[in-house]
Amino acid sequence: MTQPILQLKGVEKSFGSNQVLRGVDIDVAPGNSLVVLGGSGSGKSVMLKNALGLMTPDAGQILFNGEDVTHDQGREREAMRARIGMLFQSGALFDSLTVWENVAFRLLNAEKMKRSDAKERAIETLKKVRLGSSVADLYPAEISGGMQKRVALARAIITKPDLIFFDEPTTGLDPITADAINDLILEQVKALGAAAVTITHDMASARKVADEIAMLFEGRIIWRGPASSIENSGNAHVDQFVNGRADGPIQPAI
Ligand SMILES: Nc1ncnc2c1ncn2[C@@H]1O[C@H](COP(=O)(O)OP(=O)(O)OP(=O)(O)O)[C@@H](O)[C@H]1O
Repeated sequence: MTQPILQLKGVEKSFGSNQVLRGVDIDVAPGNSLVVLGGSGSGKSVMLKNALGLMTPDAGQILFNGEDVTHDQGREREAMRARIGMLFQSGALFDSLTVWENVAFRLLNAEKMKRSDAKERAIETLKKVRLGSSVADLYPAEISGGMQKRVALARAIITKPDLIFFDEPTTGLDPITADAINDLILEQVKALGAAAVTITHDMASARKVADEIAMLFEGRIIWRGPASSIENSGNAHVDQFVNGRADGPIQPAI
């Protein structure tokens, strides 16, 4: 078996008495696209933050290319981050920076690249997500939501990462723009040969971008399989989610 690029082993995380992750086991092979489904509040973002090292698990391990990075800090943590791209929910661009400064953020700050070189790389990367150089000097507030997602995608791919996390990449977009963003994500992830982990509750996105789908429920991965088998999972939780039914084993988050 190929060595997974990312592995979560028995990851647990609680906030006070709220046990959010209760032993998450999941792995992602290099170049593979995994989508993690889960209801609102099921802990998808918490799982992602633990995987990225933005939160430390209470128990369990995070392995990156087979190495235990659970408690890495400083330089070691930075070395892992340099290999990882991230597209946060809502794009999360810095309002006070221009589009190109957002895209080149890592190059300017972590890699201390010369501004003129970084700008050139940012403009090249913007082209990959079909944005012309005319947007480079605009501020995020001056461009549409769909364009902001493309800028966020450019920022996630500029360092040519081996692994990219996508947190609800199509939230807040109309279905047509969402589909175009999914197309771009697929195209760019394939071009890099990167692995992708996407968390979403949008089934249309999941079907489109996933090689494999996993379902997070009550703090554990309760089902995992090829994207093509999602309609015939034989799992009541997955079925309810795929068909968007309010009644079933998963309670609506209201
Ligand atoms: N920093 C934190 N401190 C305390 N509780 C937290 C923190 N982060 C998340 N939680 C709790 O963890 C639970 C899971 O939240 P999380 O954001 O991971 O859900 P999610 O599956 O991503 O939901 P959604 O799909 O709605 O974004 C929630 O009950 C939330 O209140």
